Amino acid sequence: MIKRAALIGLGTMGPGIAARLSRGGLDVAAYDVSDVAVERASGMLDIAGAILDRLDIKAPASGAGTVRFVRTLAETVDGAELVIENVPENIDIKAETYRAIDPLIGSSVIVASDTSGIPITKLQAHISHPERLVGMHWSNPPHIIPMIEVIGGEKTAPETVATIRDLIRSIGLLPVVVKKDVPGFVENRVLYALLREALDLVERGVIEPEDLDTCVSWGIGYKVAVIGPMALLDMAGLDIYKSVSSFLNADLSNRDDVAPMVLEKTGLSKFGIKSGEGMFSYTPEQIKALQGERARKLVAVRRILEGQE
Ligand SMILES: NC(=O)C1=CN([C@@H]2O[C@H](COP(=O)(O)OP(=O)(O)OC[C@H]3O[C@@H](n4cnc5c(N)ncnc54)[C@H](O)[C@@H]3O)[C@@H](O)[C@H]2O)C=CC1
Ligand SMILES: Cc1ncc(C(=O)O)c(C(=O)O)c1O
Repeated sequence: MIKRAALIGLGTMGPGIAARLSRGGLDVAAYDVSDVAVERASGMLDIAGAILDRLDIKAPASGAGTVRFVRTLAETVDGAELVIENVPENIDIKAETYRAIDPLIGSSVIVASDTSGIPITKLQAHISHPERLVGMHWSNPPHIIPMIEVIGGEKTAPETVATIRDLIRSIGLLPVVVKKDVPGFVENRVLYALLREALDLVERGVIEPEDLDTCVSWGIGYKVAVIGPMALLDMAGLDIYKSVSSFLNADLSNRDDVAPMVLEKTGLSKFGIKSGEGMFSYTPEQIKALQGERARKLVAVRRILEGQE
């Protein structure tokens, strides 16, 4: 079983991934090109650790599991059996990272990408042992959401997929193996179908952004956490779905470009919480309060869904 992991990229996802892996007993060497990101990540570890405590996720009795921040790629991958690439969602940056680690790692080391949806087959063109490259797609916030997608590309060895699936399971998380390397895999195909329609409804003035969130969170979201889409079809009745989808599907958004509202906001550097403004505006105090409140609620819901409370 894998015991030593290297984590490259400590932005939004990195600190939570490091915290969760180390709580699972892995020794993690963590690296980022940005000193600011390393500083922030080191502060986030304690916060993530406190949330893992509230989730009652215990470290192994042996006391194994550490996070060590290191300053070079060579130190990061030294002795690692698994390298998790968690750099920005840009194929050139990811390819450059694979080229940089290639001479530093042995042929038995697994390289897992946390890409949100770049096909693994495309990434495999940039590494010399493609059979050892696999998608390991965490969901944000990664120390709280237990599901991780595992995706093999055309050249990924079945044993590589099995090793990552077993590792995820062994540390108490929920692997879902995606059988075809489609863009966006499964989670983001479903999420982006929802987001495309949601943005379209707001852009067309059908609903205010706040009301859209109330509708989805308290209508669909709350329900789907308990009853997945396939089970929901059976609950509603396939006859109902047949009738509604026969007229509704043709009216749903099918735009194949980025929504104008998103282009406009990103053009003004309005990225959301990370810049203080996006769909909504946030003061630093509100961001802190929101993050705490969301973590508390996600922990409470997860404990209920797991039957712990
Ligand atoms: N943000 C999200 O909700 C999710 C993101 N992902 C995926 O995870 C990956 C990382 O995403 P985020 O954490 O959101 O990105 P981010 O942009 O917040 O962080 C990326 C980090 O990588 C660092 N970096 C850039 N080039 C580097 C290099 N050559 N070597 C080492 N570090 C480097 C940056 O300094 C930055 O700290 C992406 O592929 C993304 O699509 C997956 C699940 C959810
Ligand atoms: C907007 C958005 N995009 C991608 C992802 C991802 O899973 O890669 C997420 C997420 O919540 O994890 C997301 O919210």
